[in-house]
Amino acid sequence: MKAVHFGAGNIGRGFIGLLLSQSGYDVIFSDVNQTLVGALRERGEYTVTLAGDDQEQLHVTGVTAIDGTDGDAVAAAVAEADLVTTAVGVNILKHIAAGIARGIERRLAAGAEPLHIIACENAIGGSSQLKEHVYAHLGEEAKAKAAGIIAFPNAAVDRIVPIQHNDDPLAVTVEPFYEWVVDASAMLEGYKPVQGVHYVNDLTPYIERKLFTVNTGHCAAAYIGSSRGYGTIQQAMADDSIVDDVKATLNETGAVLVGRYGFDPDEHSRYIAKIIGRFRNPHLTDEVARVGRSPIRKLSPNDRLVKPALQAHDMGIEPKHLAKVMAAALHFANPDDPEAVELQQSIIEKGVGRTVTEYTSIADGHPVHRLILDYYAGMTAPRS
Ligand SMILES: NC(=O)c1ccc[n+]([C@@H]2O[C@H](COP(=O)([O-])OP(=O)(O)OC[C@H]3O[C@@H](n4cnc5c(N)ncnc54)[C@H](O)[C@@H]3O)[C@@H](O)[C@H]2O)c1
Ligand SMILES: O=P(O)(O)OC[C@@H](O)[C@@H](O)[C@H](O)[C@H](O)CO
Repeated sequence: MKAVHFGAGNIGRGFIGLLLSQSGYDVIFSDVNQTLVGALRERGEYTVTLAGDDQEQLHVTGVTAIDGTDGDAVAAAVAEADLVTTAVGVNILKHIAAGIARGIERRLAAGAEPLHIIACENAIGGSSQLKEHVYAHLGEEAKAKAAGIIAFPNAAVDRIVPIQHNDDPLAVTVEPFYEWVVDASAMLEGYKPVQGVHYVNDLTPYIERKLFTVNTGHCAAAYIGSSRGYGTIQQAMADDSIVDDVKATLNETGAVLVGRYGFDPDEHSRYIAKIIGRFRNPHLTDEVARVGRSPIRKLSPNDRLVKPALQAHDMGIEPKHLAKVMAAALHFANPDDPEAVELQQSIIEKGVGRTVTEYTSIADGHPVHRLILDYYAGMTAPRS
């Protein structure tokens, strides 16, 4: 069995490629990073280290790579794949869509074997977004033929994998915990399960619980940590006042999640406690620059801050701590992060009020808009 996985980065090698390989797939990574592509082709294997007390090592074999900028190679790989997955970043999905569409056209011409295409990104409806991008490259006839044969099940993926600073470009250290949940209702009949994947008929509670707990809490630690001058999540989480902020933020999203999906409150509290323990993992060094990356994406209406804040407001809960995290995100100034640069420029040119409205879609005068501005005014810019 062959799997094509787009993105040989941290989650690609440290999580998705690992599980696919353990499930018996030969994994072909597609990436635009020529160092990674060259090393994967040359060596055909790499090592994943689990960041626990015993530093267990897992050897991933039977892997190779293609150059993601080589459209023919990408189309040929997709045409022959038994499974396609991605972990490139949700904003990159549009850039891989043309190659996937060409691969689908080749499959359809050759007799149309069924195919699942699963985006493993931190977003609600990642695979659905990818499908839209792919379909934009297909004609009406191909789209009609693809219906019922090419499926795009949505997924939620959870494993903390920091930016790697190893001499070996393929070595990757990951936290031991993982969770990969896939929407079974969108899988084609007779699908072969991937080992370690949890298939569920309603993904929404799973993706929202993950995004609005793991990722909301993570960016709370990153943005508030950054505003206090901390460089890593581990440093930020050693500051009790930041832990209090993270917990209070997760109590707001927790009230929303328990209210909307009927999660058991005690079980949800244990879920939060476990996540806070994961953020503190002493065997990892996770930079606030990574966890806070792309603040425009993180402040967008369907993401980890705005969506639960507005849901909380609608339920009569004042989302004070979510607003505080958003205010800290507006102070997140990283010259190496194009979205942070754009956000800071917008604040300078248009003011913070208009910037909030433009990027979050929260109207001027809305109580949550006012809360964000109040916190922003009371916060100092991060120490350099
Ligand atoms: N790192 C984590 O802890 C983690 C956990 C869960 C989910 N995620 C999600 O997984 C995705 C990837 O995150 P990451 O941390 O692995 O990032 P990363 O930057 O380490 O990996 C992304 C990879 O995609 C490659 N890429 C970029 N453009 C490409 C293209 N056009 N074609 C093929 N490859 C391309 C990059 O070269 C890079 O190797 C993101 O959506 C992220 O939110 C990350
Ligand atoms: O990948 P992002 O930028 O959406 O979010 C940064 C981190 O919160 C994220 O990568 C987590 O480490 C991960 O989602 C844990 O499962």
